[in-house]
Amino acid sequence: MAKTGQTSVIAVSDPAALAKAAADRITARIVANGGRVAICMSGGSSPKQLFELLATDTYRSRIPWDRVHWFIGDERFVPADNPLNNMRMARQAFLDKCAPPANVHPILTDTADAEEAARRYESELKSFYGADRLDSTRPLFDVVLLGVGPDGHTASLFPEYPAVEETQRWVIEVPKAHVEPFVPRVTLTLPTLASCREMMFEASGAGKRAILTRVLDGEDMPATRARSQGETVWLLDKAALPENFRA
Ligand SMILES: O=C(O)[C@H](O)[C@@H](O)[C@H](O)[C@H](O)COP(=O)(O)O
Repeated sequence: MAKTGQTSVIAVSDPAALAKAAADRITARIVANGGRVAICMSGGSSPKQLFELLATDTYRSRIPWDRVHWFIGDERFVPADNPLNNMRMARQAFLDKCAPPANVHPILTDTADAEEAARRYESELKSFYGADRLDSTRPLFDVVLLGVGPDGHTASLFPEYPAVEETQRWVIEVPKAHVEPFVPRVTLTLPTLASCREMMFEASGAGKRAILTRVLDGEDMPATRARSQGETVWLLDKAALPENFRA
């Protein structure tokens, strides 16, 4: 179990076990928080099995849906009904079945451009948080769920991109992604993602092993810089686990 402020790696057997481990940790965090809960979800394909699990009777009955608010760590600047839209996948997998609509906070992409979408989401986060500055003693999120891309990006923070260095803005636009899908993005910045009780990376499959080896060796890239002010946990399945973590 990770200690506060440290990173730990938890290895499980396969993607199904990974989804269960993530669902159990998220549910535990939600139940432990007796009040309003904020979960920031990752985009991409990795969390799909986890999201679908949250809609099953086991988790659906354990989660106090009226107290939980769902945010997204980054969004592709495409319409809400576009298959590339990250929040669309979460809505279809579980949010539309389980969460009160007012508790679902998408990055709105019906704005003039990605910069306007970023400004609006930053304003929504500040309003939800109740302040314009993040206080390290009062995290914005209970859980931040993240993935890792083949180049070491996380959310839409790509290596060498200015957005990685941003420390003042909570949400920022990325004019053009250099990995699929090549569309403008809107992403939370590292300080905003760090404002959480637990940051949980979820990665599975042999295709992730190479980049995970570099990240967990500490090579400087966005996925390495992303760190919770609380616990940071890497949830991996055996296929993704780097050699030097294998017993
Ligand atoms: O919008 C996105 O694409 C995600 O936020 C991105 O950071 C994703 O988490 C990684 O690229 C891993 O993607 P997979 O889970 O599909 O491997």
